Amino acid sequence: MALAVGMRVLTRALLRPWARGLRVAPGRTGPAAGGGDGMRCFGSPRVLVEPDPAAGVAVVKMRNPPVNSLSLEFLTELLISLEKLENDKTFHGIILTSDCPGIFSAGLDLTEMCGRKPEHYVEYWKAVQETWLRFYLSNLVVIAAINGVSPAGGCLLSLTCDYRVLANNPKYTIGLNETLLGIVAPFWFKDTMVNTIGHRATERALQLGLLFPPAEALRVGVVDQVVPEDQVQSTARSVMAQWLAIPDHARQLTKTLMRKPTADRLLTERDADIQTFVRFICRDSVQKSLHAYLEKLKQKKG
Ligand SMILES: CC/C=C\C/C=C\C/C=C\C/C=C/C(=O)SCCNC(=O)CCNC(=O)[C@H](O)C(C)(C)COP(=O)(O)OP(=O)(O)OC[C@H]1O[C@@H](n2cnc3c(N)ncnc32)[C@H](O)[C@@H]1OP(=O)(O)O
Repeated sequence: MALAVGMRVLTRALLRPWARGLRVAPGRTGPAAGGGDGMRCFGSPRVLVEPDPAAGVAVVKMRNPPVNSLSLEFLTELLISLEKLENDKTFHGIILTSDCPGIFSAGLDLTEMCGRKPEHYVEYWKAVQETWLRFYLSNLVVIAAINGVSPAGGCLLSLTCDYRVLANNPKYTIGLNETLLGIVAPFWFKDTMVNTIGHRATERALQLGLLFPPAEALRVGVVDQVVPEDQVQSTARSVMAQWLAIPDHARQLTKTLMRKPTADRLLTERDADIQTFVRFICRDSVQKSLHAYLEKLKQKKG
């Protein structure tokens, strides 16, 4: 039932004008294309997929410049790529990384949550929910190669992965910093963090809106490994090999066992969660905070 609802959201998204023609954008043969067996890079304008069929792995590169903010279009393209890889028996694992230098993802797109109509907020929030559910419950091994800063929704996306490798650069902070924007991390953001670093550490991190630099992120457990920047991709590949050596069915069932209770909470409260989000985001005080935050980002330049 829940899956059917998810499929409807995805199907509706695919029917949108900007989503048409996104299914395959054939490109050059990928550098990771498994010794020239002819499998090409594919993807969409904002998501580049580099397949390595020999290894059963695809590198999914987010490229929504300037900051990989998770706009509605971008989320839809990510979902389409994920679905395509999940439906292709060649692939058992994905490495999720960024094509935008120094930025993994700036999180949810603030312009999707500012000055729009309630119907837009509903549509946007459904896509955010769907992305979390799909990545969190994916049967594939998903490893995040975090090669840039990763606040809020960017951090959440990495937390849906099975393993996180972070580049050792003090600028590459990671965390759920929503309170700094005057907003609140929804319960399923919070649950995902609790499942990763525990209750007390989450309580502190979320209330203070902490963005952890690499050493701190490793210490608290937000990431699993910190490596020199030029070793992020190779480390993600080695870790992937280790995970893929485990019998797939046993690993998948264990993942489901661990994650389903958390996902079920959102699945049963999905509509209520949308209403809560829309009510919250429509508040004058919240809109003011978000506008002020966006303005601050813009003024930073000048
Ligand atoms: C009771 C509770 C019930 C319900 C819950 C309700 C609400 C909660 C809902 C949602 C949770 C929210 C989750 C989020 O993810 S919110 C987004 C959080 N993200 C951030 O705080 C990051 C903001 N960005 C930055 O800090 C920097 O941009 C960054 C460090 C990523 C990069 O810095 P850099 O100097 O390289 O670039 P900038 O010049 O700052 O930015 C370039 C350009 O991009 C625009 N920008 C940046 N981030 C975003 C974004 N998240 N969304 C949209 N646009 C963004 C920025 O304004 C610049 O634009 P322009 O000036 O036009 O070039």
